[in-house]
Amino acid sequence: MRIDVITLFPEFMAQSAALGVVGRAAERGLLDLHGWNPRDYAEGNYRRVDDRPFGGGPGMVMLIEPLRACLAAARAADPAPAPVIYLSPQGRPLTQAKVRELAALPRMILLCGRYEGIDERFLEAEVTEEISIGDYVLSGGELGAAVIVDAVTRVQEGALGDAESAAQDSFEGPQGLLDCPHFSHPAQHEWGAVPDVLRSGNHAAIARWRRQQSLLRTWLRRPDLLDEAGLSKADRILLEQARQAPPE
Ligand SMILES: Nc1nonc1C(=O)NCC1CCCCC1
Repeated sequence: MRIDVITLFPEFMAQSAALGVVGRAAERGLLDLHGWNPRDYAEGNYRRVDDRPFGGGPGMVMLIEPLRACLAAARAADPAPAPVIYLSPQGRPLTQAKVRELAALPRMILLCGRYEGIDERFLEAEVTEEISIGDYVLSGGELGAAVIVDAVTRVQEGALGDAESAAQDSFEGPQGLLDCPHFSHPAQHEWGAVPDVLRSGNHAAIARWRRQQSLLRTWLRRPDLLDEAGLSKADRILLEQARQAPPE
């Protein structure tokens, strides 16, 4: 997948995508990431990309024309059509379902604002959709862009080995449940022992235990995600048994 990021700090995007799963995916050609700096397309001696807001008030607003020229250059760099996604607190909340939707695209262009924002006329003319990574305000859209690059890359076919499969992650799977607890060595520790079932070698029992833990954890921590109506009869029984079980 090709991802173009329009940002005043392309070096930030390059660094955030150079590590771990995303870095390896990029090395293997699963991610083709490009940064575009509007300042490179700004006119005049000072290469202005921002100016004071009409109507007064604090801060600066990013100007239309440098962004317009920068976006045109990014678009022209590859024939694949691409939605322009603006990262902002005013956007629709990012979900794993949206990540999956974006990951299926051949290409997307991520637009990162700074200062107080971008001239509304540019947003109206060029932005396909706005996405928020959470109800808080950051200094720019780059962290949101990095979140999308990471989340979309790790679900690309082949990005994770079987051992790391994204399919077992939180919010994956038909009901979008939270992930189950994970344990590794040592089996015995002053902070507790690994649940016996995980050492039993009984793969059916292990899968059942993990599903039950995902159901219980989702019910306890994120009941808003638990559409009980959407649960199978087997899942409802598993959850009920877990709810009734005495605390360990
Ligand atoms: N929350 C968010 N989700 O995605 N982005 C977010 C953000 O807080 N972005 C910073 C603002 C800063 C002013 C310009 C527009 C982006």
